[in-house]
Amino acid sequence: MDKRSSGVIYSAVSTVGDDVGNSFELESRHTAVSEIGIEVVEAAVVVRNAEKWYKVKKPVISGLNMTVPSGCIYALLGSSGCGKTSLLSCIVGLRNLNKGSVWVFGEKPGTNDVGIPGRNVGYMPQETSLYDEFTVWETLSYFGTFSGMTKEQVGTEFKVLVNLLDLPPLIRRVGTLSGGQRRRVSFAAAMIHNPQLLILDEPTVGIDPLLRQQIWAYLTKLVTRKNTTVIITTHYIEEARQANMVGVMRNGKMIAEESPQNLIHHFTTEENGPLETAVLKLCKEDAIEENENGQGQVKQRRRRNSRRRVSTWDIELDTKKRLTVQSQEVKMPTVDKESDERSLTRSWARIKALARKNIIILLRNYPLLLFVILIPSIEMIFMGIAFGYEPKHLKIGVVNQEVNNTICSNYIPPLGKCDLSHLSCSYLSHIDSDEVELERFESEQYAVNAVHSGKVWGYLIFPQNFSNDIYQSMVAGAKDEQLLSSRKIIGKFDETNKHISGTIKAALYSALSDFTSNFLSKCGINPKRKQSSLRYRSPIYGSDIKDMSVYATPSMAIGALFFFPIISIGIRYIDERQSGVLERSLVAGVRTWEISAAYLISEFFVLLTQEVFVLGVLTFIAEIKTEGSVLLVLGLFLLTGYCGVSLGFLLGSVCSEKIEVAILALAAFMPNVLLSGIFWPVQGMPEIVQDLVKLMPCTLPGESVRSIISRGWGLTHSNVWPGFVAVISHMVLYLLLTILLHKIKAKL
Ligand SMILES: Nc1ncnc2c1ncn2[C@@H]1O[C@H](COP(=O)(O)OP(=O)(O)OP(=O)(O)O)[C@@H](O)[C@H]1O
Repeated sequence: MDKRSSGVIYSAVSTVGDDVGNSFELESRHTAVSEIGIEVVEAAVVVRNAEKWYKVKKPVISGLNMTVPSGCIYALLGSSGCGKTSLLSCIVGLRNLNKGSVWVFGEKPGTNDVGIPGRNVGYMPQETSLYDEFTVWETLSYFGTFSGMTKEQVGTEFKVLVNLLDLPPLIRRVGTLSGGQRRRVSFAAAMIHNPQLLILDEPTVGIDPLLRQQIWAYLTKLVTRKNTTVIITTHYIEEARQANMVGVMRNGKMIAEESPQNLIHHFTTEENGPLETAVLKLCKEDAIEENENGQGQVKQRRRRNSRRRVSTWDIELDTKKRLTVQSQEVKMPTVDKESDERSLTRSWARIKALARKNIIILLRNYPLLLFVILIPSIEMIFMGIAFGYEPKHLKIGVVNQEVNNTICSNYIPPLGKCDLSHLSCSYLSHIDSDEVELERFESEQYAVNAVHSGKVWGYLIFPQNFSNDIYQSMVAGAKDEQLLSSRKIIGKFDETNKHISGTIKAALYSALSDFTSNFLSKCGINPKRKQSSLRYRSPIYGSDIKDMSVYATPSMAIGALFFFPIISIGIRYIDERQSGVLERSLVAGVRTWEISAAYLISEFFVLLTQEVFVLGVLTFIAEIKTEGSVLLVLGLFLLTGYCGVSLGFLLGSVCSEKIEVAILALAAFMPNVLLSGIFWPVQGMPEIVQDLVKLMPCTLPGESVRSIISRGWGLTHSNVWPGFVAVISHMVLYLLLTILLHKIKAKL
């Protein structure tokens, strides 16, 4: 008989007519025999008929039963991939079983304030799952906060753990620690709040033998002194001898639950032989059974089940949280309920810790900081400098059949004289050379060749008697049809770029208008007589400047402020998920909405910095004057950023890889930027498309921001408030979808 410090003692008794061999009796302070002769086991964790599968319906856990007596060390053994971690994740409430039941302290995880996930469980995942940017102290107080610990309480516990685990100095960054040191900090983080149930997934990997021994000794003390229940997985089978009970899993099934001594006793020839040999023999035996088929297999299984005293039949708890199967009753002790776990005060404390974590990570991760804060602003600077301005120095050819090109090149318009010679040169001199540059050609063929070779965008041809014809039609008032048509300047353009050809034509018309007024007034004719009957006065909103920057840059800012947070949050969220810290926090009692809320709080500072930068770029670099309320613009920018943050969450929850987030964000970026009226007015689209694009997140906010900046309209204007409503609706929709997705995932 082996007396372990846990106080749980298992001893073998003779078999009860079972050809497999043995039956065992559990004697402990958690095991008793009732008056009617039923064995009563006090169990902290009970799993019955468990089935778990992931995406494909091939179970990784199948028909599994498990009984973990309370106040003991339970070592869960099994080959890699047999489903240990999956089982543990269902016990801590990270995942749900597809079939069967789990009870922890008499409750299903996640129900009735059992504190699991939460304060009553400590979970050390297989990976170290810590934030590299945190110091050792920050790590421990981060996880301590989730359990409602004060800084002083964390400090006291730290003093205990630092000696036991030989923890590195408090101020060391986790990212600079060795693998073994990280594992020790991870271990400490799981134990800092003294949970009733401690779940350790391979805690001793990479830790030296001496420290391993210390850890086992500590666990044994913990179990004895505080009645903690410890479930530990390990691939070092021999160290499981120190456990009170060993559960052996194979292919998703529990094939034995015994004390290590009983396993050794029944599966090895030596009294104190290696546990590894016993486990190996047990697994081989199970494999042989599995290979048998038909009825025989079922019989064998039932025999084995009776040996393990685990039933595979449907079991439900009775009203007193007891479970009776054949000759065994499993009692489930209750633990202190965490009635305040869901209170707003506790939530707020967790949100603050999460938000602080986000800010620390950002501030200590310079490339991330650069990406999140500076890049959007730098890109907006480029936008402000370069985007939306009219094209300049566009080259066109001139074929002048009226005068020699050299004469036109040296032409100086005579001051104040009604000069009727070289009017083609006079017209050309009115063309703004900043907008349109002239290249002279001897013949039309040369000009055509220049267009074909891409040197010029088109050309103008002046007829031979251009000056005389102009004089005849404008001054002398000739009405001859042939004359009227012959006096025309002929223009031919490369129309593949409508913006360029449109700009050139506008410049040529403007020059013609100046030339006509100038010529007529010099020749004593009131220019108004020849002016078009359509007159434009100064604009109601905006200016006469032809640049598109006033139109495009504010809505481009909306696009940038929406898309950068998508990528930044999506990638950061996936990073947290992949590192396992997120799952760890969820086991510590954090809820999904609290993670979202913390991001919304910490991103406030990031978004505000971005917005102030962007507004500065619009005002001082793009020189766009805000006619309306600057606060309203900032408010819309902020909401747009938050909308991007929410979509980032959604993508971070949907995708499993960062590259997927980047691809999806890019896929969403193109239609949003191209169709939301930033580059092309929505009015230019078919009506049905106009209605559809208004549903996109940047369309109505883009219209709003233009209306505030360029027209000075307020929030109550029908062009402004829909932008705010749209952006808030999108944000709420994304957040709700994220929470829904997490709920669905938890059920998988
Ligand atoms: N999230 C998941 N999605 C799909 N399959 C998964 C997922 N997690 C685990 N699996 C699969 O389930 C099976 C059991 O994995 P699990 O991690 O539970 O095994 P394990 O016994 O803990 O292995 P190890 O000892 O190597 O940690 C494996 O085949 C694994 O690939």
